[in-house]
Amino acid sequence: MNHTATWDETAIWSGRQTLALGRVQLEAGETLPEVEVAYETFGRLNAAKDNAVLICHALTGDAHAGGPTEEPGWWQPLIGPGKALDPERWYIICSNVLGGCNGTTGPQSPDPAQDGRPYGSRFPLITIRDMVNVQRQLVDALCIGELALVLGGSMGGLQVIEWAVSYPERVRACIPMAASGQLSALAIAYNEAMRSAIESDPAFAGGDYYGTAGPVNGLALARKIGMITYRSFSLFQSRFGHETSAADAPLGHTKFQIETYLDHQGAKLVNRFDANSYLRLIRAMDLHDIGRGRGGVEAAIQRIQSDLLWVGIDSDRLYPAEEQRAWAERILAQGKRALYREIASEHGHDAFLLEFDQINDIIIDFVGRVEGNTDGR
Ligand SMILES: CC(=O)SCCNC(=O)CCNC(=O)[C@H](O)C(C)(C)COP(=O)(O)OP(=O)(O)OC[C@H]1O[C@@H](n2cnc3c(N)ncnc32)[C@H](O)[C@@H]1OP(=O)(O)O
Ligand SMILES: N[C@@H](CCO)C(=O)O
Repeated sequence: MNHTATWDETAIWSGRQTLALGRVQLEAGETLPEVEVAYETFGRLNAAKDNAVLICHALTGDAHAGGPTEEPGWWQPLIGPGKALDPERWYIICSNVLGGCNGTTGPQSPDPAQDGRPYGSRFPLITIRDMVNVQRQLVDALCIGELALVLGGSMGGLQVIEWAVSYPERVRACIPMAASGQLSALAIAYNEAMRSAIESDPAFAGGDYYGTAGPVNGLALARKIGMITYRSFSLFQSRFGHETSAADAPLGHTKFQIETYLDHQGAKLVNRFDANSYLRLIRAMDLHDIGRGRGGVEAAIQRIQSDLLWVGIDSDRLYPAEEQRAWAERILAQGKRALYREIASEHGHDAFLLEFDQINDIIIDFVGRVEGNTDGR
């Protein structure tokens, strides 16, 4: 899909920027000596510096949420005049996460301690808190004190709630979507299956595969597993049902449409993502727990100062709607300003990347409530 600009994006889009942060201390104890963060911005920071919005991306996303490029950004339809993320009003920032493979320091990056060879297996364990710490340093460098809004889905949503707890005085409003405050056993289980798929590929070579094709089969299999969790029963059923690629093929050569679809999705990811990054990011998700080191989840929730809107998806099998509602209620029960909204969709978990009309309306409504100083309940 190509993207045709319908407004003058170029004038207010930063393009890909990179900021050198230097040494970054990680939650698990190690340090990364030379961290760089890749980011893109839309709009202008106003004189009061109170119009900054931070978008946090999901597992295989990147800093390109939108922009006047041939390849559309992953939240392109939400960004534009009159849209929820209107660059004429907001200064919108999106950065690639720590550990990623799209510009920010990750396992593919040169390791200064190894003559600039890629980190590979030596890239340290990172957490969602580390990702948020790097974003906070970027926000500092952009001279922003308080963020008007922090939002994102899935792994992006984990970052959003971590922001609200780690830096409560710096978040005015936040919207975690299809996320959690502590990763569920089911989500860890799928991550474990994906991890096994990558690590059991002989081409993984313990993570030191750069210079070779790498664990393409393992990464493709991991994506297939992931895709099954990102979509719903009814979507798969209505799109693929029991259809095969060739109706007259002998039974022993049957290939179902859902099988070729998963093959395609696996192959597509291998072309744009690094297996080591995939492993580091899913481990960071597993370890996500806003209560760690803070006296538990309830004590962590007590730290939140922002208005919060938790968004669930009715067909999400990975972060089920009942879990999403429960997180909103748990935060509300601590006396916080928390709302819950649900996206109605056949798309499953990935609806936060697809149901743009609903997401647009949900954001606009929430921002209006926050600005109207309603109590948000
Ligand atoms: C390429 C990039 O850089 S993407 C931008 C960065 N990535 C992100 O931000 C990650 C978030 N994005 C995503 O996860 C995805 O892009 C989503 C969820 C938004 C959309 O997923 P998609 O894969 O585009 O949608 P969908 O499930 O409809 O699959 C369509 C693809 O399956 C193919 N397909 C559909 N049915 C079949 C089938 N039976 N057999 C084989 N292939 C099939 C289509 O031809 C299409 O292929 P294409 O993507 O090469 O054009
Ligand atoms: N499908 C999205 C969401 C996964 O949680 C991605 O690949 O990033």
